[in-house]
Amino acid sequence: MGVMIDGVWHDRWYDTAKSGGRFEREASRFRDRLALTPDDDGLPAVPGRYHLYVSLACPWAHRTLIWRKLKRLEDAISVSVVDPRMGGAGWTFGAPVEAGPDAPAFAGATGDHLASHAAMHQVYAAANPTYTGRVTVPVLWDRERATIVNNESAELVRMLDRAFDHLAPAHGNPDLVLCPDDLRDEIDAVNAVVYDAINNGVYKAGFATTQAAYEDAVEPLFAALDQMEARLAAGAGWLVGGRMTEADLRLFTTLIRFDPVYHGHFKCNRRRIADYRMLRALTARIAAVPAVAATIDDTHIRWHYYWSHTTINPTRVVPVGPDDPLVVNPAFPAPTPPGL
Ligand SMILES: N[C@@H](CCC(=O)N[C@@H](CS)C(=O)NCC(=O)O)C(=O)O
Repeated sequence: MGVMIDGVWHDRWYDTAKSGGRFEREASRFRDRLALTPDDDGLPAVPGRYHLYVSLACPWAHRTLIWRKLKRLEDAISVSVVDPRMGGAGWTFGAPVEAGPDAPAFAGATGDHLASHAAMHQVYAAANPTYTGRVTVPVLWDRERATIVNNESAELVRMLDRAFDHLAPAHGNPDLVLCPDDLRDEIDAVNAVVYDAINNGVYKAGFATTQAAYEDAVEPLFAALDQMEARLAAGAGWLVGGRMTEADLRLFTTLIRFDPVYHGHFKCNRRRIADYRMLRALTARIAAVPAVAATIDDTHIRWHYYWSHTTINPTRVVPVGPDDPLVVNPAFPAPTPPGL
């Protein structure tokens, strides 16, 4: 874990002292955009031009992997997967030095297909030699301009939802638009609650270094989960529009990590997702979609958090459970979402 200052990597943990023990997430720095249609003025959606850097452990990067699969962009956008164990060098493509001499890379980590860098901070330095800020995934890289297009997952998924659809059926999937125009305002409203209290709320609870900061995050987190539980019950099992949308998928990448990681490691332990009828059914139903199932890696998820955050778990011992937290609730069968 660390930060870049003027293009130089520094190994340091989040500084919560200046914010009363609170974790405050920095805004992403690369904010270019792909054209959503061929006549729009963004960067053109050209198959083979862009490359995604992701971690299979990361809920924000997981969003982009899900969109890449559901929107049939696997042949259009290549991917490199980092090792889930984040040590003093931040995200690396091979095993971190802390794993020991000659430790092999983690199964499922791919190396840097594009530039053979050893660490993600080198990707950021290649994009901007004087970069100052955090080195996060996901990153969408532009081969043609040799820089980062965007490193904000919320914006990336909106781009991937449309940008390649004019190339269907070779690339893109216009039959499955996850943020359709008529639902966008409602999706944005649900996302705002889910982002602050749930997606980022688990981090605010887990990275808090005072009791007050922790409780200030964990109480709104469970209030928002209750609110989403009620919304799902009223909405035929989906958050918006009675069908699977961006709102469900943005909630999903936190829910799938909740019982194995956030409940224990981040102390979000009032309840498990398995204890909520609707949230559990939503998690199981989305995880059962084959394109989504292919993006879930429970080992990367558990190893990343428990191994990397030594301020929380200094022994780096990674728990083995829970056993399958995703048993489908038989009272709520999982129909295939439309467009798949
Ligand atoms: N706002 C970003 C957040 C991405 C993010 O925080 N990713 C985490 C992994 S889960 C990361 O790379 N953290 C490294 C760090 O903060 O040093 C997004 O949604 O794309």
